[in-house]
Amino acid sequence: MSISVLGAGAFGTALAISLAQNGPVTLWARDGEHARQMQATRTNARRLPGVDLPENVSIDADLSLCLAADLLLLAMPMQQMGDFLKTHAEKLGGKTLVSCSKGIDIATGQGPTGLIRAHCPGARAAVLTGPSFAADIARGLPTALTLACTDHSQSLQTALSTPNLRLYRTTDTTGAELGGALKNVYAIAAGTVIGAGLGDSARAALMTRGFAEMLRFALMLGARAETLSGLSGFGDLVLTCTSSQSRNFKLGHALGANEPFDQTITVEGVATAKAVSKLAQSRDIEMPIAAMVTALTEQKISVNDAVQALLARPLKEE
Ligand SMILES: NC(=O)C1=CN([C@@H]2O[C@H](COP(=O)(O)OP(=O)(O)OC[C@H]3O[C@@H](n4cnc5c(N)ncnc54)[C@H](OP(=O)(O)O)[C@@H]3O)[C@@H](O)[C@H]2O)C=CC1
Ligand SMILES: O=C(CO)COP(=O)(O)O
Repeated sequence: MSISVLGAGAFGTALAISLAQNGPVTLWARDGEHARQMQATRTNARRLPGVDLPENVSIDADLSLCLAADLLLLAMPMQQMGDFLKTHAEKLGGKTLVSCSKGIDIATGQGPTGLIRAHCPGARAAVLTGPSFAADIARGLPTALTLACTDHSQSLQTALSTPNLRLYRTTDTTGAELGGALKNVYAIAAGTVIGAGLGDSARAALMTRGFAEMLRFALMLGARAETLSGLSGFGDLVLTCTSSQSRNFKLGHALGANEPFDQTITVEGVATAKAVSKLAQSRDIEMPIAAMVTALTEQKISVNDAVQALLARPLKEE
């Protein structure tokens, strides 16, 4: 099965490196100069410095060549995916499209599979998600992910598993994509708690109540509870809320510590918090932590006021 990875960011590059253990992989960079640099240096200095690109990875800026592959991995920021699918809908029609992005599209309230269905109804949609930092995958460290596809495809699972990248499959695409999207919102909150010096106990409380929000929201949207308890939900929540490698955690930490943060860094949880809060409000789903993350990132509330507001909520059953 020929594979192209569309998006030469940290994650797309890491996946291409891992999949190159199975056979040739093409990595598409939208920027010709970036592609030339990677071809010349055999490394992605812009997005994943310090890791060599194996021979089996070829880099191309010509999208039409890359689209000839059987299997296309979408590895771009979530808020860019809708436009990408719309622009190239005709060529993506009969393909298997595996979204590797984590988030909810703010314009439509859809996750990746909803966008694929809307723009490329003839394509087969899958989701690859779970606890994994690009740098870990690229270095060949052991990683386990969830592969979600409604048709339960074992051949897809085999094609995307490598000796150190172990995939578990599910048909619950809704649960898998919502787990990956929502955990970023709570990683921002966890980072804020630690940055503000509120302690590990407060972080544990926040992660647990955040998980309750994730479950409540995802079940209302048709997900299965066991998916949220798996790698793509609980697993990724644990990773991103406890690691300073996470960009979402780092943004939260900067907010909590009142320090500057580089706005060019991809932090999916900011847009997703907004999208989730809007959806939760329209469906009457209680998501107080997500609402606070939205207000914090929009600078509508101070960290101290957000914490006080959460602590002052009426006492309730767990
Ligand atoms: N990094 C990680 O550890 C992980 C990331 N993910 C997910 O992967 C997705 C991508 O993140 P990541 O790779 O880290 O992000 P990066 O910030 O490293 O890179 C983003 C990449 O997307 C490209 N890009 C931006 N806009 C478009 C567009 N319109 N069309 C095509 N390509 C575009 C950028 O190109 P350019 O360089 O030209 O700007 C860049 O190469 C996110 O949803 C993230 O949550 C999932 C698991 C782990
Ligand atoms: O999704 C990730 C780990 O599973 C990467 O997290 P960040 O986007 O917060 O760096």
